[in-house]
Amino acid sequence: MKKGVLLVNLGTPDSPGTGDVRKYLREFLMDGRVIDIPYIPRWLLVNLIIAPFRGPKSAKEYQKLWEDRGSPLKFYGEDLQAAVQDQLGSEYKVVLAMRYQSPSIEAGLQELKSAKVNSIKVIPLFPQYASATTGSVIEEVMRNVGQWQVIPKLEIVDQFVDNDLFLDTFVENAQEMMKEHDYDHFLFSYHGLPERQIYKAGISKCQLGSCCEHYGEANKYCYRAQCFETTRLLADRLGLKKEQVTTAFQSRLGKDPWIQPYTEDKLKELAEQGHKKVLAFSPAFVADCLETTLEVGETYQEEFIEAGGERWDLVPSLNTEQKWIECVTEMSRH
Ligand SMILES: C=CC1=C(C)c2cc3[nH]c(cc4nc(cc5[nH]c(cc1n2)c(C)c5CCC(=O)O)C(CCC(=O)O)=C4C)c(C)c3C=C
Ligand SMILES: [Fe+2]
Ligand SMILES: [Fe+2]
Repeated sequence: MKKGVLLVNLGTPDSPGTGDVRKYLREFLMDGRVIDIPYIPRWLLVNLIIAPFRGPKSAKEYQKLWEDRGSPLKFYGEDLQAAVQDQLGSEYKVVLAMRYQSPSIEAGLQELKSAKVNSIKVIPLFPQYASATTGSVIEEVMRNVGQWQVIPKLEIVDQFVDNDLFLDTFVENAQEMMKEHDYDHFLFSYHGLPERQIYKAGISKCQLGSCCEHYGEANKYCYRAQCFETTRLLADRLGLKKEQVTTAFQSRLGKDPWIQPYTEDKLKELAEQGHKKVLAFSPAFVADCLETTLEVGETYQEEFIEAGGERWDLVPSLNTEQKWIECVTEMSRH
């Protein structure tokens, strides 16, 4: 019997047309782990405000991002799946799924079932655990396999912030950039989360302050602490000094407070302090997507230059780097 591997990323629209983008936003944002408010207000917010108004704006962004092969988040996922399958050989069946849109987790699990696997390793492709991402993937996997007559043995990789191969891939990509330019500051920008999602996780009474700079068993699943830990591990490997490094959070949606500091504030502060050349990292994502290429790579670059900076570069994402393929291959073995 084969061993199954289910790689899962967030998801992306089927096309960059407004209709498909709205459909994607509706499915994504109606997930109660993503917008964690009661169903009726969530439905009204998503269907009457976000999808109609944000849909066309997001579609324009997706049109800029789109390549011949489609959305990078998806085609890099497909390339990763093929490479990991190749590494693991016929003893394993490796499948890619997306939490939202296609290919669905349900279809991915059916593919594994048809291949008669007797165990499944689930790898949500999010380095840090958050209920909105990894938690949602796990819930959807359990909802599906829970209906099977024979429930396979399941193993879940719930975070991999301290995985050496994951860290080393980012380090090598950064070192390539650092050979070319003498950066005077290093900004690590992570996807943000509403503050209440950290409090709701109830982890060691997180105060959303300096507590998150210490990482250990007690706050292992605090998303904010995992982000600070990712920065620390990458900065140590790159030999950066504490004062050269900033951790910040991007992509706030709505009026509720999200975890701070916000990247937009920090980049202006850096420019005001006289920093001229910033190297930006996006280590909450393992492939190019809207949040890396456009938000960090373009929007923040423009804002930094406008604020007086001279150079802002983004460390390339992991995409199909050989070390990253090795990393996922190692995580897949069971
Ligand atoms: C309440 C809203 C959101 C939460 C919470 C959230 C958490 C979260 N998301 C990612 C990863 C990705 N998000 C992406 C896009 C994206 N995220 C939100 C909202 C929330 N995310 C929106 C509205 C969008 C779409 C952006 C737009 O339409 O302008 C993506 C990119 C997908 C792509 O196709 O490129 C990723 C990846 C994480 C890791 C996370 C929590 C930690
Ligand atoms: Fe998001
Ligand atoms: Fe904390």
